[in-house]
Amino acid sequence: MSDQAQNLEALKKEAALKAVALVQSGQRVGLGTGSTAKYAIEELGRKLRDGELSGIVGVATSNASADLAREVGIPVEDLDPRPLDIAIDGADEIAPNLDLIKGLGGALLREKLTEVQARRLIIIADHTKIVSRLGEKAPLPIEIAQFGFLSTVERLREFLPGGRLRMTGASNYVTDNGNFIYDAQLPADFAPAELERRIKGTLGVVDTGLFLCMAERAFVAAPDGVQELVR
Ligand SMILES: O=C(CO)[C@H](O)[C@H](O)COP(=O)(O)O
Repeated sequence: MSDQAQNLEALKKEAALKAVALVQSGQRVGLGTGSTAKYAIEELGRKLRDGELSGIVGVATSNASADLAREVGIPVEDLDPRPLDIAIDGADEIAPNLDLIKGLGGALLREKLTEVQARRLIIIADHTKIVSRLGEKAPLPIEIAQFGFLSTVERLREFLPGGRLRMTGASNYVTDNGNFIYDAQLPADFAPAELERRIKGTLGVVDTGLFLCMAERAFVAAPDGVQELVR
């Protein structure tokens, strides 16, 4: 790993530790997905093992995070209608008002289902995820049903041209829910809530990686320290 990549990993971990410091014993915690969320899950496990926390239950946003949580000793339960006290997750883009793009790791649907039930959604990231407008750097992942996916993609391309179906090698990428993902290019100027409504109203779409008005705060690590952004 290059020095630069190593530094970025250290920053991601720093942000994760700040977020985990907010977790209290007895809480039900939404466990995010991705390389930054992984540090939070590992730290939660460490705190449980070292007796700094007790009685934590994790609700995982992907099979990978559930596996990791069990490995580090966090009891994992399925999502049910009870609220979660807190959820900690990474993001692909963070706008100034803490609206987010998520889902480059493919877990957007379970992330949204879980995090919408969290009293507090805490985002952890390194400084490269900060943007002045959503879509500046990352595509917007849109989860779509496999059945009729080419028709769904065509419907999406009518107002979001230039995107592409996510691939793993020669095959379509398949989410934990058995769906595909269309990575859309966002226009330079758009109203997020209106776009979200339009995409969700498109036949074949399951959900989008737009997480609007959901995050309470973000810990964003940069070389000169961790910044805490509050919505
Ligand atoms: O939304 C996600 C997965 O669906 C991740 O939170 C997002 O992709 C950030 O991942 P990383 O911390 O690895 O950059």
